[in-house]
Amino acid sequence: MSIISLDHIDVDFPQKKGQSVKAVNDVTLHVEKGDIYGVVGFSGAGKSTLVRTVNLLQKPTAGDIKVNGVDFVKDGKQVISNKKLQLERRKIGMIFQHFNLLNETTVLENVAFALKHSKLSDEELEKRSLELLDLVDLKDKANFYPVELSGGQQQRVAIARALANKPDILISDEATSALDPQNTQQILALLKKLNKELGLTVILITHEMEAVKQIATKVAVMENGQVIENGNLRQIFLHPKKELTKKFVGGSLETISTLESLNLGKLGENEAVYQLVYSIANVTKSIIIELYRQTGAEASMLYGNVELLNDEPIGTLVVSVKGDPEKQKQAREFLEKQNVTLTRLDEKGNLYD
Ligand SMILES: Nc1ncnc2c1ncn2[C@@H]1O[C@H](COP(=O)(O)OP(=O)(O)OP(=O)(O)O)[C@@H](O)[C@H]1O
Repeated sequence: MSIISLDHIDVDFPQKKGQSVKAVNDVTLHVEKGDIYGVVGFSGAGKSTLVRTVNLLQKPTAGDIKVNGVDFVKDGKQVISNKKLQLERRKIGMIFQHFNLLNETTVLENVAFALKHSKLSDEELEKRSLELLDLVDLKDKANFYPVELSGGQQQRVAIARALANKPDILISDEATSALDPQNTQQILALLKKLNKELGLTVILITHEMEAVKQIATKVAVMENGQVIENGNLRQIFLHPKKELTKKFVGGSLETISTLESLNLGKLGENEAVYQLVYSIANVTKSIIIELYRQTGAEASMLYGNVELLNDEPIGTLVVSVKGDPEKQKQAREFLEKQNVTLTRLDEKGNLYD
């Protein structure tokens, strides 16, 4: 059973003169317990609006929402009482780009604040808050003020606070977007650790595909309020269908900048450029050498890269294949039979049409 079920969600924002903006348009997304679900897309795609419906910080205009086995919304109508919703929300932690800490209080008090509704004694409250700070490796900073900490440390305090009520779900809304690469790494590693050790289900909203590649198990790509493609990260990475997905996940953004700088000029009919994306474990022979052996077509490498996709090495290779039209045809047939995702590109690295 899914821990989060969003079915046919619409979110309309009314505008002036009776018009409205459809920020989320008929989105269905199911998150399983233990997933780290990346939600990616450019700014304005509707990621935050969609994910804020999970705890009803944003009410949908239409659709069904069920979280942790409890119906929140049916046919666009809230079916959970506000009182019960308040309790259910405690099982859904949230962290944000700008940490949202209370700057006048210490790190310890920031964490304890999330437990103010509990009946813990002052002593127990301090003990529990210190345990939470220990979990994010910041016990020694308990009496510091947020401004005395680095951005990454402040985000860890925010994570400790978000975990105070032992949530099953953690929503991370661009939590690493304001951080430098090193702090980003630390936060991603921490989220992965919490997912593994506590069984925490994580929703990771981001426009940075790198973050998703590192820790997500599943990914949804959003554009214009819709999820245009979603599924297992590996599947989406190796076999992207939509153009935007190819741009986001297939290493194509780097390919494009490399090809642009190479300035190849218009390709003739005796030349074609291909991008090959593959799991290193599945491809043992050199594709370029085999291509030449079997078809006589010569390929030269324009770009090559190996990156880790949730710890699995994935290769991206861009080659230019030279040969007359008959050889080109044979080369294409050969490449299509390999265990690779083949995408034909134009001289600028965009999809060939
Ligand atoms: N409260 C609101 N009132 C009116 N329009 C809104 C409101 N909130 C969001 N929108 C619009 O809905 C669309 C989706 O916004 P949303 O913030 O969900 O996108 P996003 O993918 O999370 O992008 P970003 O990363 O920039 O936040 C945008 O066109 C935005 O302008």
